Amino acid sequence: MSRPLLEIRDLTVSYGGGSVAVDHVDLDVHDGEVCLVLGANGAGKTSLLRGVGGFASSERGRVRGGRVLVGGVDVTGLPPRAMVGHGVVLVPEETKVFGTLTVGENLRAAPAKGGRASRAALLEEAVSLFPFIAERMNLPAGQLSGGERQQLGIARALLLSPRLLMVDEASLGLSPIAVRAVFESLRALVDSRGTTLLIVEQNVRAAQAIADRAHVMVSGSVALTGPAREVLQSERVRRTYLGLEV
Ligand SMILES: Nc1ncnc2c1ncn2[C@@H]1O[C@H](COP(=O)(O)OP(=O)(O)OP(=O)(O)O)[C@@H](O)[C@H]1O
Repeated sequence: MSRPLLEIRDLTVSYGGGSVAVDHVDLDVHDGEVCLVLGANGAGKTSLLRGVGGFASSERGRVRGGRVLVGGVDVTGLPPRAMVGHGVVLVPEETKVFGTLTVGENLRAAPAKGGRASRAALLEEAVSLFPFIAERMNLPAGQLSGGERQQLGIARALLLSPRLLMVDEASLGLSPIAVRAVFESLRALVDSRGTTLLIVEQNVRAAQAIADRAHVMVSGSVALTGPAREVLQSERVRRTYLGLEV
């Protein structure tokens, strides 16, 4: 098998107070794959994505050990802006928007890859993948719900044309119909552009429709990993995350 697009090796992440959020994690993500990271609150899922995609200055977290490679290049500990240059974009759990600007203005103000022509094409593609955005282009972004903001965050991330898109909680705060629409958009993104996805998602039912591999985090470690269908069929996962009788 070819070398993974993303190689996480023995990664340890901790915060200011010294608490270890990610504890010696190994994880591979292959080109074109949709990888799902599951786990209870506080298991370390967000910290894992930050450990790869870079920490915002307010987060006080750091990579304390291990390595992150993208396309074989060591990118360990780089800030978000530098990660974009390596094709890695993180959509954090709470997308920040300019509330008084419209959705369209937010998109036009966002950084994009390449020149003006490239931006226009990327914007058109993002809008076509997320029809919700097209419907709300003239609405002030401050009026969007948390879930809708997240979709704007994903559309904005697409302007950077990522090879690896990481999304922290794409479905939080969305209605079941909107959740289905978001996952259909993400599937379309993978199918049309071959974008690789690493997603943290609590809505396992929705995510299982698109995930190829799944990793379950417990207390900072990856406790279970494998093909999504197998992991999501496991007794422990069904009981804990799907609330199903086994
Ligand atoms: N900015 C921060 N400063 C200090 N500790 C933090 C910070 N962010 C997370 N932590 C701690 O790191 C550990 C892992 O948190 P993390 O948010 O990565 O887990 P999670 O699995 O994403 O949880 P959730 O599903 O609730 O978002 C927790 O103990 C949490 O309290």
